Amino acid sequence: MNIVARDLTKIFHTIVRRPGFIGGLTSLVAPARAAKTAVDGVSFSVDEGELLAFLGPNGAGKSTTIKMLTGILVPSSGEVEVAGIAPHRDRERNARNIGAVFGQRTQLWWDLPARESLAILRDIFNVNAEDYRRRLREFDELLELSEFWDTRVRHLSLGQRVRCDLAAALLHDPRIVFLDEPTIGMDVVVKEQVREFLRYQVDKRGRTVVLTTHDMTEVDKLAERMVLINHGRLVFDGSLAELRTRFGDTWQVHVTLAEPPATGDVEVPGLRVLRQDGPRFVFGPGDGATSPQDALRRIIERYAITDLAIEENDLEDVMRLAYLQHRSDLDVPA
Ligand SMILES: Nc1ncnc2c1ncn2[C@@H]1O[C@H](COP(=O)(O)OP(=O)(O)OP(=O)(O)O)[C@@H](O)[C@H]1O
Repeated sequence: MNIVARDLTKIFHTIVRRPGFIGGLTSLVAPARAAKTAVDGVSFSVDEGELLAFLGPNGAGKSTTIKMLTGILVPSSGEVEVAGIAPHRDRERNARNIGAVFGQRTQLWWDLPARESLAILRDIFNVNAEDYRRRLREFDELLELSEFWDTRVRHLSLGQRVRCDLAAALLHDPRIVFLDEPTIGMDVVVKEQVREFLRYQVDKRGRTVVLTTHDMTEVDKLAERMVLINHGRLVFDGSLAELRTRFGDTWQVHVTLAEPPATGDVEVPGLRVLRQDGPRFVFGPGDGATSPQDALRRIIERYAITDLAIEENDLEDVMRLAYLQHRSDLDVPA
């Protein structure tokens, strides 16, 4: 097992500032403290050579978990092991085993050409000249870096910069790679190039990759397995097919209502409203409807419709269902 998290928990303690001038003064004298449990008893493991998608809605605790796995944050409780090392206890040894890319930040030197940053990292990680040349050639072939690697990092576009960051993260040949939203803000062509690069690193180089993303196409194309968290807790751990079976029946019904209620509140027994855009509604199976035909019958019993389409659930809808179900299990208000 390459990565193991057992009951991993992170609680942040923050000082809450009271509103207004008087509140501000009171906070100075008697600060009010709040505890936020960002990650709450999460357990999962990742095998060698596996690409795991680590998913969850905004604020679910993904980055906090990745930061514990990379040794940036110390867990409040629980255990974490990455290639046999507790990352926060042995940061230096851990750094040799892992590479990390945080899509929103860079580990390159802002004022240097990207290639000079890579040369500095080569020296830091003691990569020999032959390995350096060979790896740089491989990264260039897959990511077309030589087109822009003599440009200062501050002048690179986002897609160019992240591609250089990927090369920087893999320069010392780490067995494990953490990628926190690496393709955020990229155009479709560059996204595809980065995905192919990741596939290659897993299939041909045998690296273990943990990837967080909000892009479901990416998950569909790349991930063999996914771990879903919500409100810091584990919702699901398994394959895409298992996720669909467990959370998303394979259909949804799109209808346009002839006379949508002015309040916008539409309810059909046995169905769940997945999306709404003006008079257009997308229903998925709730507690009761057994098929799209059954769903349609239930809808037209209550509402007149002008348009209708039946569709298979896409991954995004399945995820939404998983989060909704988990939220109601936790009894968290919508
Ligand atoms: N340093 C911190 N101090 C206090 N609270 C924090 C801190 N870092 C994160 N949090 C809180 O912990 C929760 C989880 O945050 P985290 O960044 O891990 O979520 P995420 O799943 O990565 O979200 P996103 O998809 O938006 O990046 C959030 O409620 C966040 O506000």
